[in-house]
Amino acid sequence: MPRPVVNTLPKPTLKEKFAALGNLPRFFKLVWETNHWYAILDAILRLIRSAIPVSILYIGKLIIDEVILLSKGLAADHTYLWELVAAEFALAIISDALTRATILVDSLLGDLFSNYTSIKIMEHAATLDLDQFEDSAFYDKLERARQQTVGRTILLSQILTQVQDIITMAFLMVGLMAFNPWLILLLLIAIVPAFLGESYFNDRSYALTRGQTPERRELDYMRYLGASDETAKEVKLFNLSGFLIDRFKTLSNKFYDDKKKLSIKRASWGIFFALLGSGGYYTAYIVMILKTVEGALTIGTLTFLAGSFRQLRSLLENILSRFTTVSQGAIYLRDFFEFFEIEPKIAIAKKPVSFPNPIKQGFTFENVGFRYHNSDKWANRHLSFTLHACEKLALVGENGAGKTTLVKLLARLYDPTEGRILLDGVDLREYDIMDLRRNTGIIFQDFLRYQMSFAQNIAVGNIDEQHNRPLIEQSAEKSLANLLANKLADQYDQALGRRFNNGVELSGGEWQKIALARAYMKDAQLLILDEPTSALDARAEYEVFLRFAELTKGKSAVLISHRFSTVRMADRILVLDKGELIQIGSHEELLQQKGRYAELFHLQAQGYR
Ligand SMILES: Nc1ncnc2c1ncn2[C@@H]1O[C@H](COP(=O)(O)OP(=O)(O)OP(=O)(O)O)[C@@H](O)[C@H]1O
Repeated sequence: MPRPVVNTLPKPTLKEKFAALGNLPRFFKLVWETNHWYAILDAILRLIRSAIPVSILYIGKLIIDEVILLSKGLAADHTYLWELVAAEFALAIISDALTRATILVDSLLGDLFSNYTSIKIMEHAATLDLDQFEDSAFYDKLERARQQTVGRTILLSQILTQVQDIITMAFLMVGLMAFNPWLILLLLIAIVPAFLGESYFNDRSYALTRGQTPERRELDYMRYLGASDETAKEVKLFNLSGFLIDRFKTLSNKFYDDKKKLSIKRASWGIFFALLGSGGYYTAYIVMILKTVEGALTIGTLTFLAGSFRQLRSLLENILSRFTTVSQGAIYLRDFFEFFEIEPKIAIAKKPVSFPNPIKQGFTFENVGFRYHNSDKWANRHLSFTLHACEKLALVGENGAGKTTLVKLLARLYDPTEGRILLDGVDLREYDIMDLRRNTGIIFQDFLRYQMSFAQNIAVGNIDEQHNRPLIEQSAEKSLANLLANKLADQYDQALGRRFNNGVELSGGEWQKIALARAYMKDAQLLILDEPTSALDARAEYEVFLRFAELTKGKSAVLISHRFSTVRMADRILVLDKGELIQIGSHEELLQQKGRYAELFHLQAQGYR
């Protein structure tokens, strides 16, 4: 859902930025967890590197002073001079080596860090509820957290470089202050306006990027729709490419325009601030030259001071502008950590009741109502009925009547908004959700077609048994998918889907047989099949159901189907209308009642006459 963009968003103030720095300790903890050794090595390398610039400058000063003495014939021999040159040369080589080493450690640590945090995001996402994934604000957070995996690597080296530069600056300042403390003041005057300017523009660009998150997701989606194997067929047939490209252009042009305006402003101000900086530097330089001419400073000292001043200026500039980037990064980090603070809403039973095996009474809905969090409409309301142990119940109703929602409640993908669901007299929320999941085999109409092997596509139904080939093959037999496997070149190891090399694409019905096999991977007490045979041909459907009745003996099952040939095999049929139960009974009973069921049944039967 597009939300108001850009300028309406609050921009972080300087105070907020300092506050965001509070995220850094958590960030360092993450770095530390990623790899202790690289973290330590990085710190040591940078500490040594911080002392090098001032040392080189100082040796340079000594060299120049010595050269002057020698040229005036005031020094005895050249030994000291060459020692100094050798020392500077050695420092230069060490500095280069350390720089390379730091880049190496940074990039290794950065890569590990990015993997580590990506895994953490996936792990945390796995604990969250379906409901939360359907919330666009949540999605924005997830997206920002995900973007951080790359951004954080850069932030990591930025923060470390910042610390290193601050130490380098301290060394240089000590040198400068020893000669003339006023120069430091001049330096600050030259730098502070640039810092404030940088800070302002970084705020704007953060607000811009943050405000555009929903549109960026749409942009990515357009890119995906426009160029993906899964979408190519429809895009071609409906001739959608022009439509998608137009939308992409509109969005991307808007991003471009917003960014361009900001970049031009930033560049213009940048020129002014650079002017101030150079002004400050040259004022200081003139002061130093005058003092040298007066004889108060040696030429070596002049080069040392001018060098220190120049380096300090660029260091300070970098530190200050990096401060904004770092604190900006720290604000992004807040998004990252906020994502980890999202707690699943589905309550976890503290002292779970042990799951009945076998189920004795069944599942009882007591005045159950459910409303999706982003909707005012009740998807299910006033549902009261019992799914008896070992009963096969079919759900019937028009599109949007609430059938899928009902089974999602049964599987605790959501908890009821009102009322409760009992299993053998105990609220479902009292059981361990993992026990419930283990005891439920469920296949939705929009099941996933994994771009993996045939066997893996079945194994996902019970991933703990992914190496149990006999179980996978038995499950395939139950759903008739085995006949298909036998026709494939690599049989159960055949890669499916076109995304990767040598993958084979299957028909809708063939995929459905595979999905159905997933339900048989578990020895579940409750099977839920949401339109399991909609894509099967008449013979396959008949055979699947003959088996289904046999295979689900002693188990409870819920079937959603629009086909009455399927529905009538159920023990009882529950008819839903606008989320409410309007009829429940066996096929014969419902036909006799001449209500909605009979009406729908005859409507479909007419079509076959
Ligand atoms: N994730 C969701 N967020 C908000 N509303 C939803 C969501 N999923 C379904 N709905 C709404 O809840 C109502 C019931 O949907 P549900 O999917 O349960 O219907 P259904 O009977 O299974 O339909 P169909 O026969 O088309 O599969 C519909 O009005 C639908 O718009």
